[in-house]
Amino acid sequence: MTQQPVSQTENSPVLEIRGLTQRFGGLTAVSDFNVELHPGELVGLIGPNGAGKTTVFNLVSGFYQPSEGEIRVCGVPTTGLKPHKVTALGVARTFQNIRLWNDMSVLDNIRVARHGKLGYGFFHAVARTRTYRLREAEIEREARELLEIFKLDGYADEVPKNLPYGLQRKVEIVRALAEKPKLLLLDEPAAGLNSVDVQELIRLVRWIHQTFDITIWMIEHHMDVMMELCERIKVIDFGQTIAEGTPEEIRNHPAVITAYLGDDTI
Ligand SMILES: Nc1ncnc2c1ncn2[C@@H]1O[C@H](COP(=O)(O)OP(=O)(O)OP(=O)(O)O)[C@@H](O)[C@H]1O
Repeated sequence: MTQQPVSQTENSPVLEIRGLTQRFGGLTAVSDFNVELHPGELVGLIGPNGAGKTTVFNLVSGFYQPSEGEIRVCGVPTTGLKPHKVTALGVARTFQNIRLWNDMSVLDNIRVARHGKLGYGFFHAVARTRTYRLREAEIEREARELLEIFKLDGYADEVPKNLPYGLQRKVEIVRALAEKPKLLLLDEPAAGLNSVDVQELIRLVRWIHQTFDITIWMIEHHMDVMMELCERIKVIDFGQTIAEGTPEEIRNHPAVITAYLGDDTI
């Protein structure tokens, strides 16, 4: 049967996950996970180490194919889609361990991300047609504009590895935004940051959320970051959802307190 196009209304979910389960051999890393994210939401996903959080992000972004369940991005089922196809549907992400091209300049990292969105055919690239030159100029202009907006234009020609860690994180977030996502997945963006940079990150994520028309889903161990930023938080432990609610509800939830007992990250 052919897939029918899905009509999207303004408040249709950007992401729907139903019954998502992921097994690695005998280990069930994610079990019957469900969530709906709507346009403009800023939602958190927390849980102790090894709870299955990054596995959920890997499933949503197409790095893994689920053992069971369904994921829809803007109404489109993503089962069987490769990561670049999921990106094309509007999902961009950052990684726990920053993933930037360290042999390329900051500007080129952003340009590569824009290429994915504003590409041109193989023929145009090889023949260096007028279309190619116009697109290249547009990509460069947009990349420089983004760097300027994020006050990174002074680092355009640097390679990321020469930047302070906090700025590398920022470049990675800007790289993800260059893909013009509808849904931005941030996987532990505060990991490895000092307390000053963590405060800067909170301001940055809040500003992005207010300024860009996107939904943000964030994993983070720094509870102050989650408490300050998220409208609601989902908590998993051993792959199972154990709680969901506002930051205040989560902070006082008995199952969450029990899950984190002995874990000094909350
Ligand atoms: N590709 C894989 N193959 C086998 N096991 C995996 C794989 N990816 C994750 N796991 C296992 O699945 C479980 C969940 O891992 P995951 O990385 O999703 O947890 P997490 O909640 O993101 O943890 P952390 O907060 O430490 O990053 C862990 O037991 C992990 O070892």
